[in-house]
Amino acid sequence: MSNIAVLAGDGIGPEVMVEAKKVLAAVADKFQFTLKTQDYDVGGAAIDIHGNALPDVTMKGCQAADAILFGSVGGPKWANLPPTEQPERCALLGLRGHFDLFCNMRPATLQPALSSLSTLRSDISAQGFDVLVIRELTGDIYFGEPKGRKGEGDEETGFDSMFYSRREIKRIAHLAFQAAQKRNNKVTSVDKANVLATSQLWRQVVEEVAVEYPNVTFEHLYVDNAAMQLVRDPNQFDVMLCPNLFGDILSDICAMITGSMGLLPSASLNSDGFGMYEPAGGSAPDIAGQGIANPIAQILSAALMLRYSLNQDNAAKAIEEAVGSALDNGILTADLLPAEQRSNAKTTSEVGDYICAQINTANIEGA
Ligand SMILES: NC(=O)c1ccc[n+]([C@@H]2O[C@H](COP(=O)([O-])OP(=O)(O)OC[C@H]3O[C@@H](n4cnc5c(N)ncnc54)[C@H](O)[C@@H]3O)[C@@H](O)[C@H]2O)c1
Ligand SMILES: CC(C)[C@H](C(=O)O)[C@@H](O)C(=O)O
Ligand SMILES: [Mg+2]
Repeated sequence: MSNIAVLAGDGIGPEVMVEAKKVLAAVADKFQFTLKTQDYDVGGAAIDIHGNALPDVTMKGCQAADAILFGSVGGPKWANLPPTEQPERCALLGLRGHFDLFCNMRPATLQPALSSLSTLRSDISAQGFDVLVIRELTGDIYFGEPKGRKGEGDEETGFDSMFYSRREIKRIAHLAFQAAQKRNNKVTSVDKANVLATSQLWRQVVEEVAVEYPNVTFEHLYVDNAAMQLVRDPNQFDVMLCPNLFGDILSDICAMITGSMGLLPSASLNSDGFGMYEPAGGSAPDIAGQGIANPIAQILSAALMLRYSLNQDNAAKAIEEAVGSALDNGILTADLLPAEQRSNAKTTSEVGDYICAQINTANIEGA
């Protein structure tokens, strides 16, 4: 039996998590395995109850679990707290740092047949899009010290430190090349080596690692060019290897190329294979509480959890196929529809129900 710590968090987090749990129950039933999920408070919701975005009981629950399924944290109510107490820094970065979840994978796929979902022009999106962003997640300017503020008046300064060690770059670069070998054999490494010392080291180390993978096509791009190329010709990419900050930004672009922030899942893994799984998007305060959020990123994150942490690849595939069928058949939340068609949008729970029904009725190998 597998134990999952479920941390739904804030805003749309709890709404989309209900659907992911329904889908997990559907595949567990279909494929005859047992999953025990246990809910824990996290983020702003935990601040309101426990006075802390990452309470001890939540951390202990995560430590005892086989994997963490995470929703999203943060929102205007907690945005003015001291930085170290904010939900994003304390809970999300706290968990990533504590478990050393250095490898963040964000697979963004747009089937040519679904090109109308993309926010790119149809002649560009119709070529399809299939990119795996491999984002280093525990280094860079996110975790570098010192960071803070000092001084007063016009002389007050805010400062962050950007660091990368050779060890950190090497381990993520190897994973990117290995991932490319299982895909389309191309790695694009993203940096800002024309300005940043960290990026100069990044470029040098990635080049050294690339030599060990002679069959993988390899290139460097500066991050500004990478952002431009993604919207100019997204189909040219396979694996995009990114430092923490650039990967954060480029993965949001990838999400929109596939249609919505609400579609992009992620897996964050450490070197022991322990993982936390979460949508790439956030708590979406602008739509929270209305039952209209897209649950697919959360559901696909649960599928990644089944694949990478629970060794249930068939169940993961069944979820991915059911999601594909929802998109194919126009079972779409409002974020995937043009303004004039939003009155036909499905609700969060209608999309979740459709995906569960597809799983229940599918004739699936291994089930
Ligand atoms: N993993 C996380 O917990 C995480 C990730 C990103 C942002 N955040 C936090 O979330 C809060 C809001 O941040 P933001 O507004 O910059 O980014 P966001 O990703 O929450 O929202 C950006 C836009 O995308 C839309 N969107 C996102 N997810 C969606 C979904 N599932 N369905 C439909 N639309 C969706 C939102 O409605 C909004 O218009 C902030 O506090 C931020 O720090 C948390
Ligand atoms: C909320 C924030 C700290 C987080 C990040 O920047 O990593 C988010 O944007 C993400 O993409 O997971
Ligand atoms: Mg982000």
